[in-house]
Amino acid sequence: MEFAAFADRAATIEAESADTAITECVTDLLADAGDDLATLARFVQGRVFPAHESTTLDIGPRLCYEAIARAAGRNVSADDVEARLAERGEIGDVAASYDFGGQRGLAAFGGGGADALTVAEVARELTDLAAVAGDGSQETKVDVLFGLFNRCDPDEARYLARLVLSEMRIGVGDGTVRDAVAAAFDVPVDVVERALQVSNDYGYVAEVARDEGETGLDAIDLEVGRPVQAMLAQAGTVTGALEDWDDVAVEWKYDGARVQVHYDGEAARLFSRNMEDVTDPLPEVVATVEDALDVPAILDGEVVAVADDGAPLPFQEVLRRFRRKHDVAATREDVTVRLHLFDCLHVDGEDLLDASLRERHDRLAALFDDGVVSDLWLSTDADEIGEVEADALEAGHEGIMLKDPDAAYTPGKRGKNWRKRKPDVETLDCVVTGAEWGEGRRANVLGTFELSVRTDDGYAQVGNVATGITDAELDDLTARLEPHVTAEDGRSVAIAPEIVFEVGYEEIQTSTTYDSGYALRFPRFLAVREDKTPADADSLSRVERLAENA
Ligand SMILES: Nc1ncnc2c1ncn2[C@@H]1O[C@H](COP(=O)(O)OP(=O)(O)OP(=O)(O)O)[C@@H](O)[C@H]1O
Repeated sequence: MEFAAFADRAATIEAESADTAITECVTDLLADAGDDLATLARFVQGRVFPAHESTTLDIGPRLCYEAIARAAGRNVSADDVEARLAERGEIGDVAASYDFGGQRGLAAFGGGGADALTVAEVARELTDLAAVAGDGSQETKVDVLFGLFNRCDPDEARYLARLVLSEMRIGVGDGTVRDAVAAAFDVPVDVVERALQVSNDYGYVAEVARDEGETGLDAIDLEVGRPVQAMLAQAGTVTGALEDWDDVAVEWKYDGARVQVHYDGEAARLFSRNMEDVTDPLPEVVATVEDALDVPAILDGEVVAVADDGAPLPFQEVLRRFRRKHDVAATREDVTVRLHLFDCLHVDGEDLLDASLRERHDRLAALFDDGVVSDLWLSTDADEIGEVEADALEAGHEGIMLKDPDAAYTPGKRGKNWRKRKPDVETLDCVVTGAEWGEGRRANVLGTFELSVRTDDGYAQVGNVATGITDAELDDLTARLEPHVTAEDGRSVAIAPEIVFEVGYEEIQTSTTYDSGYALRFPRFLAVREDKTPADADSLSRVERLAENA
């Protein structure tokens, strides 16, 4: 296909606003693509390479402006192109505003002709350009781009400029191409979707759909060495997870960098979340994996930088490692990293994407000795989950992940099956107005504390807190509060306002349970506000405001 024909189709697609019309245009384009099918399935999304490849053109905006300026003629400079961009706001418009056709000489007459750019040629030139490295590579890239722009008519220039700067923006997303492949080659959408998830290559999937149909697509499996998109998380709450699932799988949420481990039976390769190969910067992670594994596997986890005492460091530290590809030894001296694996996509020839998290985690745990695989707790109890969270925070980690233990692994999806617990947006300073003695071994310490806020004429309860308090803190709080007990009723005691707790919570709901008319959901003890007296605690009117603004 001539590149002009692609530009024409892209312009038509861009002019459409309805999703269905866009999908129809892409469907037609793919159906007519012939030998260019794989390339076109990528070009419409502004991709030159398969999504699983980290190859980039490495063309910065300035380099593109220079190429456009040279193609536009002697009187135009890269600064002029930049100035025009400031006016028009979009590089495609800018590229289309110059008359490159005049530079083409006789070959341009009548359009098309021997010198007409083809889609295949653009793909080939850009692939070669991506491979250029070393001294003088920037000039070579400008030369190649100039050569392409020089042969463009305005529409071709518009879409070439957008393609090289990864700014295609014609309204075609991943879902559009998926639906278009299904429609163009008469295969079920969910089969295309699965093939895309495991191969992470729209071009390849389009070709298989056309040439081998549903059977061919079904046969596409994960491949060790070919990274897939990471499964992602939504923000969520403990209460929401407990409502939605029979059991909640709870894990610590590590604050590091995501890595996908591919072990082929001999050597491990590591990929970052954007598919970059980060094997070289992480030799000790490679060693951990290669020492432990003896069968091929694809695993998912987080690499965390740690201090000498093992405490986690901010995630920027591990990213420093990723950046220092060429001087690993030096970085290794100042940043130690640890691998925490939490998922398993493939083991020894078997794809596990459709298996439940329970099974995937069991398979993962069977591959390693203790310490590398992240613990997973199954719980149905908010307090128990609160304890896991308190421990995670105590150990210096970010919080917790809540996962549906029965859910499959869905690459690239930010669905409801993985939820990161929202950090407490606000905290409340509440007065302790009562408590309960513990049971059994804990009968001598106060365990659950009644939380109240100030009202015009006293205090009104908003909840009870039992989570997030260490044993040492419980002993201390008991010693401090016992002298202020004013009444006892079984295990319950009333306590004169004396101590202020800072508490986190997931949300504030209206409730008939407490006299305030509100209830904190999932309250968690953070600290004693030693600097506050009950008179400084939060008021019921603040609780009302927070509940309204939620
Ligand atoms: N146990 C775990 N399970 C899954 N992901 C975890 C776990 N521990 C840490 N993570 C990390 O948490 C990320 C999800 O959390 P979060 O959404 O805050 O990450 P982000 O990269 O900052 O943002 P986003 O994914 O929203 O773009 C995962 O991509 C992963 O890198």
